[in-house]
Amino acid sequence: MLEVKRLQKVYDTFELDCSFTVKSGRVTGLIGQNGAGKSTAFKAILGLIAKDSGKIVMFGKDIEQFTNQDKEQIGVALADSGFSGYLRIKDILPVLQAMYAEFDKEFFLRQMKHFHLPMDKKIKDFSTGMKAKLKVLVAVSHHAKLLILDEPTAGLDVVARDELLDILREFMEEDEERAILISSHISADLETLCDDLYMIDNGKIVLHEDSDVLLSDYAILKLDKQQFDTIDKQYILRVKKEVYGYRCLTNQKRYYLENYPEMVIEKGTIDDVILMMVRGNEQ
Ligand SMILES: Nc1ncnc2c1ncn2[C@@H]1O[C@H](COP(=O)(O)OP(=O)(O)OP(=O)(O)O)[C@@H](O)[C@H]1O
Repeated sequence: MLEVKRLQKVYDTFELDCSFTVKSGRVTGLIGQNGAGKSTAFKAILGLIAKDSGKIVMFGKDIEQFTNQDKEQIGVALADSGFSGYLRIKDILPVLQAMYAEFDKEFFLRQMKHFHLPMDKKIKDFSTGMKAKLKVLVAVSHHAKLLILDEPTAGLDVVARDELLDILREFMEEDEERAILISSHISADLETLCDDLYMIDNGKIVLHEDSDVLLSDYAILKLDKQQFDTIDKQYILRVKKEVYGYRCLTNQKRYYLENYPEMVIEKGTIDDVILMMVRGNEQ
């Protein structure tokens, strides 16, 4: 559904150079710390900033050839976008109807009611959670094929985050051809939603893995010096020196559980994996 190949964008001290794929029927997450390049990648995909090089193919077509009709197939919520705070939902409704041929007014109004979003209150007086839900509900209200959501869960409490993820799950359940590209710097926000995860660090993709594989096969080994010296290191991806010895990241948890039952092997969280990929050393 979306293929990003060697997308490059250079700012003074920052260089984005990434490739990734969003498949139809799947939710793909881009996880990275502040400043890793997530928003830059999203803006370049949407043509909001000029890329230096690379190829972006969406729905089988180069985005440089995109028509307004093609653009209507995308639902977008960006980190620094939103409606003017002086507008009310009742003011933006006609704008949305004019913008999207497929805008589903009944669905949108139902959702406003369901999430208690008032039609005649200025958006500037909405809470962070209300603004976030409004942005995502706008993105899902015109039968898009692909959603591109940059940090939609930023600043939300657990309940608001869960409600927002439910909107996205529903969007996916309605049509198995749909797809979502979503970013966050908090991996826990995405691990229950995403099928595929890409980790981005300093403009580069450092890891791509199926979320189930990440949760089932990756682990952290905590080894003293003697264990570290003798262990088979063929499935060790990263190593970090610690006070007690070495912390190692593997993507073959079972191999070490079976062959080294005496060792401390912890189920790594996605944050552990990111930290090791970014701060650990290669073998
Ligand atoms: N217009 C710009 N001019 C110069 N540098 C920029 C510009 N936009 C972004 N950058 C730089 O590019 C890098 C990546 O920024 P980007 O906003 O893409 O990161 P991010 O992963 O979205 O971070 P965050 O989670 O904080 O939103 C940063 O070092 C940022 O300072």
